[in-house]
Amino acid sequence: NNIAVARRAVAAAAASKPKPDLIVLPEIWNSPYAVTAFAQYSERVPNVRGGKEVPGAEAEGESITALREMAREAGVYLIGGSIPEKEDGTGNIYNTLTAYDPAGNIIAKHRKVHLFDIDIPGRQTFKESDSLSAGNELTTFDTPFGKIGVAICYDIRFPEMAMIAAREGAVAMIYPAAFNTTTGPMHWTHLQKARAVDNQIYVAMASPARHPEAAYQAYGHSSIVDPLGNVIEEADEHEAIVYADIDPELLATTRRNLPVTIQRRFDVYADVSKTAPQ
Ligand SMILES: NC(=O)CCC(=O)C(=O)O
Repeated sequence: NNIAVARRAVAAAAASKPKPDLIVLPEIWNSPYAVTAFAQYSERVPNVRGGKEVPGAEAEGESITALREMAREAGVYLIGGSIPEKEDGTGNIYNTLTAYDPAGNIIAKHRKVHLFDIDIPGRQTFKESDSLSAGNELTTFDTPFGKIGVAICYDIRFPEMAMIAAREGAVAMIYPAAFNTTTGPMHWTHLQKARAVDNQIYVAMASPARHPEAAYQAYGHSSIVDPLGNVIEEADEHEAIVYADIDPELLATTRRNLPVTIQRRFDVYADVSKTAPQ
């Protein structure tokens, strides 16, 4: 099943040399990406405040327990992609990402803020809001190799999220994602390059592989872009693991050579990253 596939992939990535510090899984990896499936595959996800788990009354879902074990067994930070989350009390379903430290503690939880509601006639129609609710918070977490910003798929189209994370000191913005065969070729790489160059950070997107029989044809193409906008590595539509280093020297050189971060003219335009999240 999907948990076994994810477990194997995390173990394989952790076994590579040099051993990675951080591993990322894709969007909605435990369920078909379909509005009619999210409720059935939804699980309880513990809440996180200030980087610490808040104990809940009910047991967590099996994917969450499995992700903890994957992080602990591999001894890595893990961004556990996203799964449909069922909220205690309200019964609302969210598209929710969790991140783990190498001891298996959840250190961040992000509910997709911008739901994927689009209609390109004859090409791609999807309406996450038919069964999902939107999150209301921006999410970063700290690691020994830098602050990491996270968001989910369609969130990448909203530049404010990456901008705010970068202004808070994030070295990378990481998006578990599942674009499709219409919008993927159109925008997948452009969006990563835009977020990377605007903010002088690394940007990564991790996608499920394409399944020929799935109703939603995922684009695949997991990739990582550096702060200059170069694609460091990109998969094709098949199952794959892509690797990259976060190079603090490249971050520093990029910001020194192109000092846009200290040339901003907030006297001419407002600093939108300082606008309080709604
Ligand atoms: N799962 C998603 O949010 C898909 C987003 C997408 O395909 C896009 O073009 O944006």
